[in-house]
Amino acid sequence: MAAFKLNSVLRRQLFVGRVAIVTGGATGIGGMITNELVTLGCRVVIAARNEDRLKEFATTVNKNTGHDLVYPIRCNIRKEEEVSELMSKTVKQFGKIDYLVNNGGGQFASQTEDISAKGWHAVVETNLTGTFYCLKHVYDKYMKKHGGSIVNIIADIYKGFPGMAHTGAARAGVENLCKTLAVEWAKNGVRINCVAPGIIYSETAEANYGQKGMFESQLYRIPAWRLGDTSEVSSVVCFLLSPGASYVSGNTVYIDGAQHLYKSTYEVEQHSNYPPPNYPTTEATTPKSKL
Ligand SMILES: CCCCCCCCCCC/C=C/C(=O)SCCNC(=O)CCNC(=O)[C@H](O)C(C)(C)COP(=O)(O)OP(=O)(O)OC[C@H]1O[C@@H](n2cnc3c(N)ncnc32)[C@H](O)[C@@H]1OP(=O)(O)O
Ligand SMILES: NC(=O)C1=CN([C@@H]2O[C@H](COP(=O)(O)OP(=O)(O)OC[C@H]3O[C@@H](n4cnc5c(N)ncnc54)[C@H](OP(=O)(O)O)[C@@H]3O)[C@@H](O)[C@H]2O)C=CC1
Repeated sequence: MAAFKLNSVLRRQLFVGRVAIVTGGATGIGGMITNELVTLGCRVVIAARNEDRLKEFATTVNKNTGHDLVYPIRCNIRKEEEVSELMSKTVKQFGKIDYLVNNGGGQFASQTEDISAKGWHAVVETNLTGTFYCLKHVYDKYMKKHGGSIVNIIADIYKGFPGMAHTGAARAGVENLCKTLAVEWAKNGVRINCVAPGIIYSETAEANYGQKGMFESQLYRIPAWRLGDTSEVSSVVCFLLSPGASYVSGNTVYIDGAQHLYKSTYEVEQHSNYPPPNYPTTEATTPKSKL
């Protein structure tokens, strides 16, 4: 019992004196990461486009904890000058950036052939280029000299991402960038990892797909037979940021109830449009072509 008490005290102090930036840190997964970091004693700069939502979230957390630990800065990660300013303002305000969580991002569901050039660029610029800007500027403004720990939130891209090709390509780019930087920036004391959430319920995430119950309708594709909740992502993110993961870099952790090993969210309808096989087929085993 005494040992447990000590651990819980240590746990509360794990990130005392530390400073983190969480992009998209006022909603869904990012909001829970902010909450957990604050619980562990960290000061957190939250950055996103919707300034009212950032301010409201910061005010609520600061009121609940009785400490000014959350600080909102408006930033569209697609704009390099805003990202550069985010890093400079954080260093000016707090003197350091120990942790960066690249969580801000998203996409829309679409067959690849229906994605317009503008839609493709919006998703790739948000998820890949926006993440690159954050990495480049946190390194330039702080981590090159002082080291730090970074976690990128990507997505379940284990089997590609049928139905969301733009984000699949962008997140695969982030995962590869992570592997490169784990090597290039090791000499600067920077660790960098990715987490790949499966289907994680939050009101904002589900609203993006336009229909309540959309996430629940996917349960049969998940071996765990339930959705993930945001705290099941934030705990892994905090572990990867922490000294507990001091020898872990360049990795991806899937948080998906084993879905990446099972069914994707995409249905392939029955067809007979592939080149024919060399084994004998019957009419019963050959579906009619719809072409
Ligand atoms: C039908 C089957 C669905 C299965 C669903 C269940 C599967 C669950 C899988 C869960 C995996 C992942 C979950 C999540 O990531 S949850 C997080 C969700 N949150 C977000 O995505 C929020 C952030 N998203 C955005 O900001 C936008 O989606 C976007 C990345 C596109 C950026 O938008 P931005 O505001 O910057 O850009 P615009 O809105 O101006 O759009 C630019 C062009 O993009 C095209 N577009 C945008 N939205 C859509 C859409 N809903 N459908 C089609 N095309 C879209 C479009 O070309 C835009 O230009 P125009 O407006 O001029 O046409
Ligand atoms: N929930 C899920 O099932 C999964 C989520 N993910 C990923 O996890 C991350 C968090 O998603 P989740 O919390 O679920 O959903 P949310 O929609 O709640 O979060 C997305 C966040 O990203 C921010 N954001 C989007 N575009 C930008 C931008 N250009 N600049 C700065 N911030 C931006 C949004 O804030 P604002 O609009 O104010 O800019 C918002 O806070 C996203 O990258 C998402 O794609 C991946 C796989 C599954």
